[in-house]
Amino acid sequence: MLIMVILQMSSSRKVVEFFYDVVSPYSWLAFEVLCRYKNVWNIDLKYKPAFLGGFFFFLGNIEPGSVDNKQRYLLADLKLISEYYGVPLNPPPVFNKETLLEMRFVTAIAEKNQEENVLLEKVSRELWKRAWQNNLDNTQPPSLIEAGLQAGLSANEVEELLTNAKSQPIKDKLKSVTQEALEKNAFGLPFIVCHVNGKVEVFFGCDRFELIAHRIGEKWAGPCPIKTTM
Ligand SMILES: N[C@@H](CCC(=O)N[C@@H](CS)C(=O)NCC(=O)O)C(=O)O
Repeated sequence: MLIMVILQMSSSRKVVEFFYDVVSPYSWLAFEVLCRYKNVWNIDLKYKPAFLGGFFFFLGNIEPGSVDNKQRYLLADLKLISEYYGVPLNPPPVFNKETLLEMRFVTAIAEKNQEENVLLEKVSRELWKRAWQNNLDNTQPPSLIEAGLQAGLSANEVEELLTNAKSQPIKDKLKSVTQEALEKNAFGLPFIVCHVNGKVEVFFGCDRFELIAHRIGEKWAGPCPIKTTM
């Protein structure tokens, strides 16, 4: 009987794909909300590390931080949402950072642990914390090593992941996930793709959860449905 119930629950699970780049603070806010909801909603959450710089390159889009008015708006908006979502942010003075190696590193972790998200979550969160709370560098290998160790990886594991991050299959994987998002009409991150009854619905931003909940037939109980420690 219990097995039947579990089987029914898993078969009715909605797949939710979360495309993100750790350069994006809005992705971090969405990530923390999804981490809180992944066991509250009946969803199968799939992490999709992508490269935001690739979006700007392919679409000819201007980076948000390079328009003064937008930068001022984003700073005020991020302060408000981070308070509301309970994710403390301390934005760095300069927004635009190169995250290609960083996102290849994250992709290498995602590829190595395809069934197990815990490590991917820990390292992603650590990279966001470094950049968006502590204003630390994430562009150089020593910074990635520090982040990996802090997230609980051993020195050997971090070295191996860093080597993998520079390999062609990982470069290709990051490119293909970025391409996949672009093909689904993404223009920025976070980008959330919900598979509902054979249909695909896409959402841009960390501020779309009320609509997402409505679409997947789940209840939105605000950004903090359960007490969590980050
Ligand atoms: N309103 C969205 C804003 C998200 C956002 O501005 N994301 C940035 C990256 S941090 C982006 O991809 N911007 C592209 C664009 O605005 O075209 C939210 O609340 O999450």
